[in-house]
Amino acid sequence: MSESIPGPHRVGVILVAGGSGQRLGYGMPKAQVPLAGEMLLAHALRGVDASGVASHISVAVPAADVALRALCTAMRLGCPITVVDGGATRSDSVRAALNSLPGDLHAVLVHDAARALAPAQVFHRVVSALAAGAEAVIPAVPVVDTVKSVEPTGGSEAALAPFRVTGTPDRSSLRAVQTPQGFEAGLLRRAHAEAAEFDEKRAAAITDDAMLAESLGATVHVVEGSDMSLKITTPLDLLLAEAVLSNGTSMQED
Ligand SMILES: Nc1ccn([C@@H]2O[C@H](COP(=O)(O)OP(=O)(O)OP(=O)(O)O)[C@@H](O)[C@H]2O)c(=O)n1
Ligand SMILES: C[C@](O)(CO)[C@H](O)COP(=O)(O)O
Repeated sequence: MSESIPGPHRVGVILVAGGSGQRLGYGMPKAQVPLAGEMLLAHALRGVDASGVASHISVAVPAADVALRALCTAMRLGCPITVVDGGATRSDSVRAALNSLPGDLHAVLVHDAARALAPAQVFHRVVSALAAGAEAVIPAVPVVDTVKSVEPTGGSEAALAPFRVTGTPDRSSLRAVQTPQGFEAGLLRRAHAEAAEFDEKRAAAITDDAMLAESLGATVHVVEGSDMSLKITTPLDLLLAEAVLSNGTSMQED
């Protein structure tokens, strides 16, 4: 780890790249999709490496994906890397990667390969908060839209619209959550050991790792995220990421 980055000395970074990319619709795993002439995973891995926070990286790729494994092996990184087969859900992929990390880590960061342009400064903010004593830290940005809770209509009302509004939460108390999410290593291991026992319905409701820490009663602290950490989910997101890269502004704070 670089001298200039405050933080625990042994930080493992999990990069989850095991998804299929259905919403992107390229007919190939999202991590393989070309972005500025390289696979998306290459950008994500370089971003993690450039942050300088990782003492070990573990990447979860789709099972039996030869191309992504070869990419990971070929990349010159500043720390050791392990590649594992991902699972059926994001959480399963995180757990597989977590199990492959060394046992002596102080902290573990979990990062989406799909957030391939996350700037180093966000990694530093997460690691700094962990070093200052936080047990769980997530980056987030304010919500720009007004958010409503809804419920399905039904019967004759369904002809009007599929949903009706049930409430409008106070936007100032809401945040859109990103990755990398950082955890004291033991906490993340306990959280995922518990999640491994969830039934299918409960497992399907897990959308990030902080939820698991919250369910163990941990306090999850929030640091500033970045617009650059957008999750490349749809074709429009990919277009935006291409534009960001061609503009030469990636990996920096906006
Ligand atoms: N079984 C899974 C599912 C998701 N992911 C990873 O979790 C991150 C967030 O998932 P998302 O962006 O939703 O990716 P996909 O699951 O590939 O997208 P989709 O739902 O459109 O198929 C991605 O980096 C993805 O590769 C994973 O490692 N293993
Ligand atoms: C972890 C995450 O990126 C935080 O915003 C997000 O919850 C992943 O969700 P997805 O549905 O698996 O893309």
